[in-house]
Amino acid sequence: MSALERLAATIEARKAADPDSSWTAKLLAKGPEKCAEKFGEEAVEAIIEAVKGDREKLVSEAADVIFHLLVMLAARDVTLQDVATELARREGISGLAEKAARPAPR
Ligand SMILES: N=c1c2ncn([C@@H]3O[C@H](COP(=O)(O)OP(=O)(O)OP(=O)(O)O)[C@@H](O)[C@H]3O)c2ncn1[C@@H]1O[C@H](COP(=O)(O)O)[C@@H](O)[C@H]1O
Repeated sequence: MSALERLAATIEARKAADPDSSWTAKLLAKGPEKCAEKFGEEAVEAIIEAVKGDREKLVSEAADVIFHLLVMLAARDVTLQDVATELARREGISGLAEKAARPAPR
């Protein structure tokens, strides 16, 4: 099992945990909207570090983003496997070709 899969399993298990015992359980107890808001905050923090160019801080903020992304997904019962399946479906499809094949905007 990868670190990402272990983290996703821990987050899933926190759905049943006491909010006083865990940050993840506390965030999940606040509902999907709050989880989404927190993800947005963490994404902005990562953007700031990416613009500044501090590699170490960017790695740390990126870890926060991935953790909070998984919490946001769990809050809506979307699994890491669901996302992996979608990524696998896209494998080999060029982003440029996919974009060109989209219907023209009306
Ligand atoms: N990867 C993480 C992880 N990354 C970040 N965080 C927490 O996310 C919280 C938010 O970070 P911030 O720096 O934004 O905190 P803050 O600004 O004080 O938050 P607010 O002001 O918004 O309240 C902090 O409490 C961090 O410790 C994490 N908490 C947990 N995990 C993983 O989840 C597992 C389960 O954790 P618990 O649910 O706490 O048992 C852990 O063993 C880790 O593997």
